[in-house]
Amino acid sequence: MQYTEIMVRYGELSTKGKNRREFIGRLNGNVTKALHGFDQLRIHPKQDRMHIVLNGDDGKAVMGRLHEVFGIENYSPTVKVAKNMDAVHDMTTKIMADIAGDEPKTFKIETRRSDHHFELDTNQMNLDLGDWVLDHFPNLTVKMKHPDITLRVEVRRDGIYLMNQKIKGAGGLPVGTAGKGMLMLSGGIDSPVAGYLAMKRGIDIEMVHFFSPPYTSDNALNKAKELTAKLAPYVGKITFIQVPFTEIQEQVKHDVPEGYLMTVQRRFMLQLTDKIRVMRHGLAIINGEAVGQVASQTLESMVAINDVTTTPIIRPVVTMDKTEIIQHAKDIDTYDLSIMPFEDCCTIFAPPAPKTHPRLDRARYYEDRMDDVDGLIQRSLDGIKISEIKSTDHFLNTDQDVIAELL
Ligand SMILES: Nc1ncnc2c1ncn2[C@@H]1O[C@H](COP(=O)(O)OP(=O)(O)OP(=O)(O)O)[C@@H](O)[C@H]1O
Repeated sequence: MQYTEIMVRYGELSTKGKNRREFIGRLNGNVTKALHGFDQLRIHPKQDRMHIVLNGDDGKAVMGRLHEVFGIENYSPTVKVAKNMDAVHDMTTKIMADIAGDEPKTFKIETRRSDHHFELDTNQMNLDLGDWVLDHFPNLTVKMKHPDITLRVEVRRDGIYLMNQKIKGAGGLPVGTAGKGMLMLSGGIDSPVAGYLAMKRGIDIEMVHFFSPPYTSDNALNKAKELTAKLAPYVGKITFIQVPFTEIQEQVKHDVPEGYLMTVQRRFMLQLTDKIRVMRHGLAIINGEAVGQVASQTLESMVAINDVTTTPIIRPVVTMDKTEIIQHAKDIDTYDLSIMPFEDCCTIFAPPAPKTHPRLDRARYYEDRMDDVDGLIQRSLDGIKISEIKSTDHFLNTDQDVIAELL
């Protein structure tokens, strides 16, 4: 079927009252970015729908991209015909021939009319097309509730639009409508999922990744970049900020008792992320913590780490079971990458028995006792590197045989 447009229905957007215009504008920008490279199509964002007029561009390929844009509830590939019943009958036959098959099936016609001057009103159109289909497709019968096929017909001023599919979109809110947040991205399973969920709620994310050469390899850094590329289709491109953490980790290891190594390291990570957030004009920090998963994620641990900032910390996976997080990771295709066993900066300096219930006063005390905390933080900030990552970028050879050899 040669579709002429894709009709896009907005998600929660419709309920947002006075913010509506800003939301539609942002969605328009995001759709435009997602459809970059399709030169013929034109995007018309209207109050209640968005019309993507294809002008010959490939409808299937366009829908593939739309599928990753948050703020879209559903969309329908649509054919526009001239405003006369011969043209409507003709197209109805074509569409039905495409989908009816030979088995007995049920159908209904659902007409909407915004042009009230058209010769048939909504009811007459439903009856006329219903009869037409019954006459031409003997295996079809009418059913009003839950039919197998629903042919939607929209009579508008500039033409008549026919569609028979409503494809579920990504849902959520257009990325950017909720402002910007810094995602603390490790190479693990949880933080990419947290990033996806934050974007789904309209947060524009920038990645902050701590790495510790020579204790961590280029592969570990490239894995975090590759994960970023996996999340990029939802926004076009994502800023990746790599933060050198070696000196801090060595110093913490030297100065802090083993039980508090992890807590104090995490306090440094959070302080640095918060400073980067200010530099980048972010409003929040997002991480992949889930209550009780590991030693660093007990509530006591969160208290002792969170102490370094009052910035909102969003933890999208905080109450999920590991199995639920893994399912999300599989759905967004980050799982296979996440389980590649490259060393992470935290695991390398992880004590064998970190305190699962660290005390806040102790954590503060051990950190205060360290020399030149400000200098450590400043040198790390001086060493950050910022790059833009697109979905087409690759940083890692993901061929399993090659990986096996590297390990
Ligand atoms: N190297 C890192 N760079 C940036 N953020 C990190 C790094 N390591 C950990 N984090 C942040 O701290 C959170 C908790 O990390 P931790 O290793 O304790 O838990 P995790 O459950 O294994 O998380 P993940 O699966 O995301 O690695 C991570 O989800 C991430 O947001």
